[in-house]
Amino acid sequence: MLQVVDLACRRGDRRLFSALGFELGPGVLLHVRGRNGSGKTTLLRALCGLLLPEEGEIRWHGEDIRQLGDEYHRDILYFGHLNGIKADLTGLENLRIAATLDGDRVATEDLWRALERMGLMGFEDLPTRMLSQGQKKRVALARLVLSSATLWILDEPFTALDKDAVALLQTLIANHVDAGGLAILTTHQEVPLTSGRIERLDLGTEH
Ligand SMILES: Nc1ncnc2c1ncn2[C@@H]1O[C@H](COP(=O)(O)OP(=O)(O)OP(=O)(O)O)[C@@H](O)[C@H]1O
Repeated sequence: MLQVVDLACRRGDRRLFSALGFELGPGVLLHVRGRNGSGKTTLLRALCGLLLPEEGEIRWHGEDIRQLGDEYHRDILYFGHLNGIKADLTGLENLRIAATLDGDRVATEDLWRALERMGLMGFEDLPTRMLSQGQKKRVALARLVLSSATLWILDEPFTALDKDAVALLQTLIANHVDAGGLAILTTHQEVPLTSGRIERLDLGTEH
């Protein structure tokens, strides 16, 4: 269970949101919406513990995430704007490192299976700098196939993906949520989210 209590975040001299509160239980997908600059990425980074809120608290199973530290980080998977993949490494190497950093012990055949699921067979041995934008994103998203994290926090996961990859990602998210996982995502596209219970949070801008 994730609880956000009276949260306020500031970037530079602008307060992006305040008095933000919500709870998210198992099997729920939260779609965070708002125009460019409204603070969606800021909120997601705060939820990951990467950014200190100005006010308020984020609790995971009743405890402040700042107290939980690594215990919380083991339970979450964060997918940020920049994909987090290393250009000089192959898809396979990137995935191995990402899985290890996520604390998932995975066999090589599972890495292959994940890359295959993401439609990357034949490209797994190329340095990722030689892949297209969409293929890079597919490499990064292969983490989701392997992840054992309960809470997925996904910032614009659908951008740069073609129709097939969008459908695959929709399935991965729906399976995760339907199996009792939690997911929070932002997206500007009108991507139908197919999971059981979907909640929406709209961010505006404060001055
Ligand atoms: N490091 C920073 N220092 C100062 N201001 C920042 C910093 N990072 C972001 N901001 C500002 O905070 C505001 C919110 O940014 P954020 O990335 O959270 O928006 P967003 O809703 O995710 O936008 P988008 O839809 O364009 O991705 C923006 O006005 C941005 O300029």
